[in-house]
Amino acid sequence: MEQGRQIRVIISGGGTGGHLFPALAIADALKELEPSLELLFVGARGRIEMDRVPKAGYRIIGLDIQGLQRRLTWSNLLFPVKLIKSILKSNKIIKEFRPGIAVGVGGYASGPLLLAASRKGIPTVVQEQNSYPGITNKNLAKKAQRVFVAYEGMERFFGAGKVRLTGNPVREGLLETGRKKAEGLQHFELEEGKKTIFLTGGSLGAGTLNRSVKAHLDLLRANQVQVIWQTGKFYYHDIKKEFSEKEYPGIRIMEFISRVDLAYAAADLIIARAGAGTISELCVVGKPAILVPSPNVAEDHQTKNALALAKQEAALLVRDETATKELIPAALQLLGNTEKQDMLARNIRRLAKPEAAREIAAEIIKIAQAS
Ligand SMILES: CC(=O)N[C@H]1[C@@H](OP(=O)(O)OP(=O)(O)OC[C@H]2O[C@@H](n3ccc(=O)[nH]c3=O)[C@H](O)[C@@H]2O)O[C@H](CO)[C@@H](O)[C@@H]1O
Repeated sequence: MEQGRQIRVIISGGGTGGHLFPALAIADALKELEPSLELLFVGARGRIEMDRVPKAGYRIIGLDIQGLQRRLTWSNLLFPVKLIKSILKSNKIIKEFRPGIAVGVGGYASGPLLLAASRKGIPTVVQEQNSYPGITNKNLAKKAQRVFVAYEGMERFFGAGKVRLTGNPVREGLLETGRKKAEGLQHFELEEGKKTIFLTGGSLGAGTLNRSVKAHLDLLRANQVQVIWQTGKFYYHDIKKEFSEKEYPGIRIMEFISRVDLAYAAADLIIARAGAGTISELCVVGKPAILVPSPNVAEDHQTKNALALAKQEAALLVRDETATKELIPAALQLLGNTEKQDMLARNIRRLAKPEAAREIAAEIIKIAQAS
């Protein structure tokens, strides 16, 4: 591309927060580096991106695409039809928008869109958040010019030449949580001077984490510990019915937290699933954390994510099967041990890659300009 021509970028993917939020961080960094750049998102209809991307101020087009279910279902029979329709629609999007590059962040929509782009000779890049790649990204990476990763050793999946170890992009607001504790406590109407736990089950919530809190609410109250409890949308209404915040004054029950930066800021300790995005954010936030990896994800990748930290004493790990009994007692014990808290915080901070979004954005711009 000649200098001076406007750069046009498509970012495609989503499905869960773990794919979407890195995509938004890349978008913000692209706009910061090159304000005149034209950006279009392509997502899957009915998924989280269709709601969140416009709220973040970007345009999105939805494909009628879904994942394959592990069981034999009617919707699986429709899969090939939907895939072909999505590729045709992707062709049309590319013809009309004329991107200089297409970026895939994982999730259903990135498949057809990047496939269509590379067939038209448009450069593509992939961002892989996990320590173990999904099938979509593994296939797309074959044609991609770069694969941006967050874990060492990813060359074994993608080949050495195109892998760049940048870390996962995190949203700008998460880079300065250290200065926002008072604002965080105020936002959630919590008291200063009391210990606060932020418990998050990832973008969808986690049944195990919810059961663990339920089993120990009285213990938390007896210890005067405050909890920002993100339940996830599947569990929220039942939990709200069962427990009142009046009965447990320091407990904030929430379906999804938009200002997750303020939740991290308010917390003395974070309990979380081990999704790749959450982990990258925890490193940047730099506070003591307990991880409970989900056993229900492909190739058990959350356990691998969590072990990568636990081995470096950068976070504690509690197994899903023992969490209901052990998690909250372990959290209370850690809250009473400042020395261990300091060690965990120091070690997790060393793993932070706060420049990831900007590094990826700069490389995307370079490739688009050269195309
Ligand atoms: C069950 C499942 O398939 N999980 C996968 C999914 O997790 P999930 O979608 O939960 O993704 P992550 O843990 O990576 O990230 C969650 C993201 O949602 C945000 N957030 C979460 C809760 C909230 O109330 N508000 C909020 O903004 C977090 O700040 C973070 O940015 O994608 C990850 C990245 O590919 C994978 O590693 C996970 O294994």
